[in-house]
Amino acid sequence: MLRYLTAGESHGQALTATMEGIPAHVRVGEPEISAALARRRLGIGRGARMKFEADAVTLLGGFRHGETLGSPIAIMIGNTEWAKWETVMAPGEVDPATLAQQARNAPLTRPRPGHADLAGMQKYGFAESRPILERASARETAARVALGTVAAAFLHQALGTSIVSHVVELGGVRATRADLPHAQDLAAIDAEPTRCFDAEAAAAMAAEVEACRKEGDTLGGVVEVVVWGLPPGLGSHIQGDRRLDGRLAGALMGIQAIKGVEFGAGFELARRRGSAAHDEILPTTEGISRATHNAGGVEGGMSTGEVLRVRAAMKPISTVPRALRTLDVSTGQPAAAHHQRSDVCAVPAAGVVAEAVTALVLAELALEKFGGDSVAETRRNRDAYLADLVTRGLEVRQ
Ligand SMILES: Cc1cc2nc3c(=O)[nH]c(=O)nc-3n(C[C@H](O)[C@H](O)[C@H](O)COP(=O)(O)O)c2cc1C
Ligand SMILES: C=C(O[C@@H]1CC(C(=O)O)=C[C@@H](OP(=O)(O)O)[C@H]1O)C(=O)O
Repeated sequence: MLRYLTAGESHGQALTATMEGIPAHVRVGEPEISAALARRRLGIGRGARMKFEADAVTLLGGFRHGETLGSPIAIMIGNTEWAKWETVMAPGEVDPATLAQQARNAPLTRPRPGHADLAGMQKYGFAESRPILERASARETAARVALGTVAAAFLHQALGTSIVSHVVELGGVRATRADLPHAQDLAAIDAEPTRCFDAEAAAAMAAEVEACRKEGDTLGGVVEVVVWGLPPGLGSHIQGDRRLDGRLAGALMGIQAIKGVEFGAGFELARRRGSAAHDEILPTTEGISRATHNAGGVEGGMSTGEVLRVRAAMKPISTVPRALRTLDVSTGQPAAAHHQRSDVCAVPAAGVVAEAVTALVLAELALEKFGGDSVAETRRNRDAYLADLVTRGLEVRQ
């Protein structure tokens, strides 16, 4: 069983992430985690905070000499801006007079439409939104990216799996390039500010982000995660909560601001006839092949052994500079929603987070299928399973 938990506030001292169930001997450590966190900060549309703040990674448990021990993993991501927030976010009691001097502590009584502010204040009994937004903030996704780096390394070393993401739509501009990116394309995708694999569409997306910034507005978009090298049979048809598609959709929807998920041809499949929707099965001398790839690599809640392809739609950033209408909860009167600074769009970053949660779900399903307390044991079990498929003439040609 793989389980994980994150804790920490956006302007707190640090985020922490713990995970239990990752086998021993996964070769991964601080350099890989820091590199993944740096990727999450990149991308067009991010606000000022991404420039002056840094992620300081400390491995607190579960690693030794560059590999995992099989024991619970604990990772701390220190916030280099903590000194400025130490009083406002102090875990202990603070003298009210000292607190009153802190401009940063001005009560946030004008909740932002689209963010967690209002529902959080209603639910948790707060008169301002600071105690809500501190945890609702997608700063938390840094912790999931740290854990996802470990999960992705496990999948790669045990199963040969690689996970790639790219932006397929930004601010209404769609990528039209038909071929899917491979692991070797990831560096080029990361170097492109929109993280789009289609150069022509990328230029139009970038122009739309700049136009939006000038107009004081925000944008959303769609990211696609592509997984190569998955064996068939991860997940199961036998119970709704064991389905790969259900679990992955849940994890992707668990990312702040993600509002929709589709596999393969997705919602478009609902408009087609069955004869034009399903991927016909073709036997070849090198294994089973598919005539098309509409299912996105999942049938019956299980991986088919084809490329896994899933998309997540992100709504526009909620803190709109051209402030939206709200109420001031201290007066009950109409007001403009609070805004200090914000991202214009964070779709490229959301792709990196989507890769991470995909890795976490697939690592969990891989361990359910193959088990293993060490990478070698998981790999042996997977090799035996694939060898059996060959014996039965049921291997998949990807
Ligand atoms: C990587 C990333 C960065 C984000 N940056 C901002 C931001 O700067 N300002 C903002 O208001 N929302 C931002 N968001 C979105 C909020 O976290 C999100 O709108 C909020 O949690 C409410 O979304 P929900 O209704 O899906 O929970 C960001 C989301 C992600 C994934
Ligand atoms: C800090 C991060 O993202 C933050 C996510 C976020 C939100 O509301 O989700 C709001 C912004 O923070 P602030 O309101 O303090 O400017 C982003 O910068 C991060 O991704 O590391």
